[in-house]
Amino acid sequence: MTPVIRLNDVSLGWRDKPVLQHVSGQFNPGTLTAILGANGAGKSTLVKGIIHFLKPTAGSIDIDPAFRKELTLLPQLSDLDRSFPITTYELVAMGAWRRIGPWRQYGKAERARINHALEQVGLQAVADQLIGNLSGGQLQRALFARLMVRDAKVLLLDEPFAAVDEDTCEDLMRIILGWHAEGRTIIAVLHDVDRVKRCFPETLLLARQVVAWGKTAEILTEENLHKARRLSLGGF
Ligand SMILES: Nc1ncnc2c1ncn2[C@@H]1O[C@H](COP(=O)(O)OP(=O)(O)OP(=O)(O)O)[C@@H](O)[C@H]1O
Repeated sequence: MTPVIRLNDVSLGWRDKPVLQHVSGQFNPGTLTAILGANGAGKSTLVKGIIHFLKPTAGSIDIDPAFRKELTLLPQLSDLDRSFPITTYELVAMGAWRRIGPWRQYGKAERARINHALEQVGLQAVADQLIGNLSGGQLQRALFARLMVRDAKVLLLDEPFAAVDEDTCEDLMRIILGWHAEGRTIIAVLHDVDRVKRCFPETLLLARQVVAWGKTAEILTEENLHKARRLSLGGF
């Protein structure tokens, strides 16, 4: 099977600070993978390497050309400028830009798609509110709705459950599982070992290097988790 993303002995870092060393492995089409590790393990750094925001200091990251335009990132909520003066509807509508461009009118089909996505995440009532007025959970729902409108085949979710209430976590997890059932390839950065065990068939356990990568049931052993914590000198 041709992988969607292949990591070939990749090292990544920030300026002269090495973060990840010798990461090799692949994400296959249709897989749902959690990237798990302690604070500072290099999870977000790896995501930034995959989206080509960061260039590897060694090794290479190959994206299957068939999926290159399909790679979409859900950024960390903390990376977003919430003072940006747009409404929930406008934020969600940005998901259609790749199809229609930022300046063209949204046709009937796109408007229906945007409204359907707002409905799916339960945000119709706040569609006209500025995003600065949304709670953390509502904003994350809006970003998920934007991903629905975007309709990409490969999704990179950086901490989708951070700063989000438990009800929202459950709703968002259902959406992720729905995307997985549709055959999309999903990679999510997570901290919660129990959620990974319950919901993610594959796991990449990181601690500035690969501790283990494979079927969650096989690799999330106490021994591997202990090793990941010891190498990172921290908890999840
Ligand atoms: N933009 C940046 N500039 C400089 N250093 C950075 C930057 N982003 C991350 N780092 C550093 O890279 C290291 C790994 O950070 P990274 O965010 O990848 O870890 P993480 O596993 O995602 O951690 P967390 O769970 O805390 O988000 C940390 O030491 C961090 O300080």
